[in-house]
Amino acid sequence: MAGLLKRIWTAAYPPEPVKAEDALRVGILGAANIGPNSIINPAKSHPQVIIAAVAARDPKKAQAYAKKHSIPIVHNSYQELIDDPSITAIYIPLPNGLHYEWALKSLQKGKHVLLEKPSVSNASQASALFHLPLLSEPNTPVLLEAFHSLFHPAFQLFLSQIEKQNVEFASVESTSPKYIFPNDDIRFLYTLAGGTTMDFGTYTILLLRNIFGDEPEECVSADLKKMPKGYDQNCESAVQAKWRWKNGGTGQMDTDLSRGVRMWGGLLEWIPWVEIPRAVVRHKEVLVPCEEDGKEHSVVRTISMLNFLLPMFWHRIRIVEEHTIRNTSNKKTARKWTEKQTKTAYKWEDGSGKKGEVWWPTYRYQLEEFVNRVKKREGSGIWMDGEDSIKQTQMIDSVYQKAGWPVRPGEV
Ligand SMILES: NC(=O)C1=CN([C@@H]2O[C@H](COP(=O)(O)OP(=O)(O)OC[C@H]3O[C@@H](n4cnc5c(N)ncnc54)[C@H](OP(=O)(O)O)[C@@H]3O)[C@@H](O)[C@H]2O)C=CC1
Ligand SMILES: O=C1OC[C@@H](O)[C@H](O)[C@H]1O
Repeated sequence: MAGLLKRIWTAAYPPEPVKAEDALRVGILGAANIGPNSIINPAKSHPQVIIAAVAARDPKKAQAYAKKHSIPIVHNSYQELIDDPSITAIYIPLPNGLHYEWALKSLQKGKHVLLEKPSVSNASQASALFHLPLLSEPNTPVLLEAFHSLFHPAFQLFLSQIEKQNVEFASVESTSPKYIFPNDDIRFLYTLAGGTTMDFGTYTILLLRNIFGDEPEECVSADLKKMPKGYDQNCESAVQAKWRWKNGGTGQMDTDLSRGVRMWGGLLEWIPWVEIPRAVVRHKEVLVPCEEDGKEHSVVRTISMLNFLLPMFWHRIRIVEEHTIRNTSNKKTARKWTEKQTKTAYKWEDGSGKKGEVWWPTYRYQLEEFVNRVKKREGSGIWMDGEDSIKQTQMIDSVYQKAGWPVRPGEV
C-alpha cells in the first residue's frame, strides 16, 4: 500500500529537471481531458520535452487550459499551431474521426506526431497515413500511435511469459463502469469514429495481437450492443468478439464502456460495476522431459494479468502450471500437482539498464521512447510501427464487418 501511494504521489508531483537546449517543443491540438495524464504531467520529468503550446476550437478554452497547465503559447486554431515554426512535435488527442486529418497536416509540416489511439478511423485511412511517401524519406518525422500500456515493463513482462506459437486460448476483458462516459460522449458518436471497439476495444485487440504474435485468420463472431435508444445507433456500448489464429488458437475480447451489474438477466444492469482489465492466456498441453521410466510428464501453463491497461498503479501477473504424470502405456494419470508464481514489474528488471522509475506511468515510458526515436537513440526497443498500427485497424474493422455494422467513417 505504501509503495502504491508513493508511486501515485511521485507520478503526480514528479521531479522536474532543467530542460535541455534541444528539448522537443510539443504543441497539443485540443484542450483534451486526457492531456494532463498522457503528456503534460509526464513531460515534467523529461528533460527533453517542453509542452510549449495548445490550441482549441474556442481560444478562451485554450487560454484557460494553458493557464491551468502553465503552457506558454496559445494558438487560435489547430492550423495556427501546426504552422508555428517554434513547435517541433504535435500531440493529437482529438476525437478519433479527426486523427487522420490532423496527423497528415502535422506530418506535412515536418512535425513529429504522437497520435492518440486508435490511430485513425479505419484500415483505409491507416494504410494511407502510415504509407505516406514522406515517411520513407531520410530524416522523416516520427509518427507513433500512443499505445502507452505497451511501453510499460509489466506489459512486456506478461508477454515474455507467453510462448506465442503455443497459445490455445486467450481472453482479454476491459470494461468501464456505467455513467463514467455520458451517452453523447465523443466515444459514442459514429461521425467522430466512436464505438467501444474503437476505444477500450483497441487495447484488448492490441493485447490479443501481441499474445499470438501474429494476425488472426478470421473473426469468427462479433456481438455488438447498441447504445440505448435516443443515442447514436451506429455506436456500440459493448462488444464481444472472437478470432481464430493460424496455430488453431482462439482469442476473444469482452469490452464494455458502460458496464452494469450482470445479474438476473440484466435486471440490475443500471447499477455501475467496476472490473479490473484482465487477460488470461492458456497454452496447449506440452510434454516435458520425464525422469521416471514408463511415464510421461505434461504441463499446461496459464498466464494471467490483472490491470494490463494501467499497470503503473497496481498489477499482478500470475503463472499457473498444471503438471500431470501419466503411464505411457495406458495414459492413466499417476500424479498431478500445480505450481504457482506471481510477478510484478514497475521498472525494467532484466538487467538491461533500460531507463525507468517505479513511479513512471505508462505515458512516461511511452514519452521516453517517442523522444528516443526523434533523437535517434536506441531506447528500450519497444515500439509500435506503422505496419502494426495498420493491422490494428484491420482487426478493428473485422469486428464491425463480422457484426454487419458499418466500419467507422473516414475518407482518405
Ligand atoms: N491514452 C489514453 O489513456 C487515452 C486516450 N484517449 C484518446 O484521446 C482522444 C481524446 O479523448 P479525450 O481526451 O477523452 O476527449 P475529450 O472529450 O476531452 O475531447 C478531446 C478534444 O477533442 C476536441 N474536439 C474537436 N472536435 C470535436 C468535436 N466535434 N466534438 C467534441 N470534441 C471535439 C475538443 O477540442 P477543443 O478543446 O478544441 O474544443 C476536445 O478538447 C481520443 O482519441 C481517445 O481515444 C482518451 C482517453 C485516454
Ligand atoms: O484510452 C483510453 O483509456 C482510458 C479510458 O478511460 C478511455 O476511455 C480510453 O479512451
